[in-house]
Amino acid sequence: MSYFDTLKRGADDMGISLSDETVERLVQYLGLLEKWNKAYNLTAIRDADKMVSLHLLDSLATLPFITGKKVIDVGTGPGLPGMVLAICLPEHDFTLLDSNGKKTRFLTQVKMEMGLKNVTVANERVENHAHQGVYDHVTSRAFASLEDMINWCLPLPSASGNFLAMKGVYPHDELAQLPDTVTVQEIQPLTVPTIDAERHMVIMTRKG
Ligand SMILES: C[S@@+](CC[C@H](N)C(=O)[O-])C[C@H]1O[C@@H](n2cnc3c(N)ncnc32)[C@H](O)[C@@H]1O
Repeated sequence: MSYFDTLKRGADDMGISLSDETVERLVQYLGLLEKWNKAYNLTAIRDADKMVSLHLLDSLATLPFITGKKVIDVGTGPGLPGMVLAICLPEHDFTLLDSNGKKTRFLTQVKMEMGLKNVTVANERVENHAHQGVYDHVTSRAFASLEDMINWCLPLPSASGNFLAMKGVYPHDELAQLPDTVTVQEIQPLTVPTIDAERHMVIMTRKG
């Protein structure tokens, strides 16, 4: 099956309907990720087939949780899930933040080549990010423990914003370590059709 068909069918199986144009743009991003990964080692997954299932479709699982317009993806690496979401939601603003310059250079290249006006790339540690209290969603995947994420990102969401942390197995231990500055709203199991492993979305809001 082509990358286009795998993506389209995988998204359909998750109840996510993507236009052909969006799927084509995701395939374009996949091509850039595969190309740049050879020189820059952006992700340990080198095979494009595996990138589709383990990176792109997994990132798409975040899409139904994005209701607000302004999103920051912290520790985005090569844009997972942030760049995938930005391609799917061109009317939303995405800040893709990572402290690793190699990864943010790649993101800047993708933004330029794909003409993504809704993407801002930030090369800094998230603890130093100056735009506080403005984001509807703070997303992360494979970034840090929930405790570290909250301690580093607490000021970032707006008063009505939330944290969306993607995790593998149900994070019992990490939840026990969470500071009392946040409330856990929900922990939703996710089904990614091409991944035979547990996935969860932890949704948290700041107290007060
Ligand atoms: C394991 S990678 C995950 C990348 C991507 N989210 C994914 O799912 O493939 C974690 C990323 O977080 C970044 N990172 C770690 N601590 C950070 C911090 N304090 N501020 C910004 N980025 C950070 C690293 O540079 C790395 O790219």
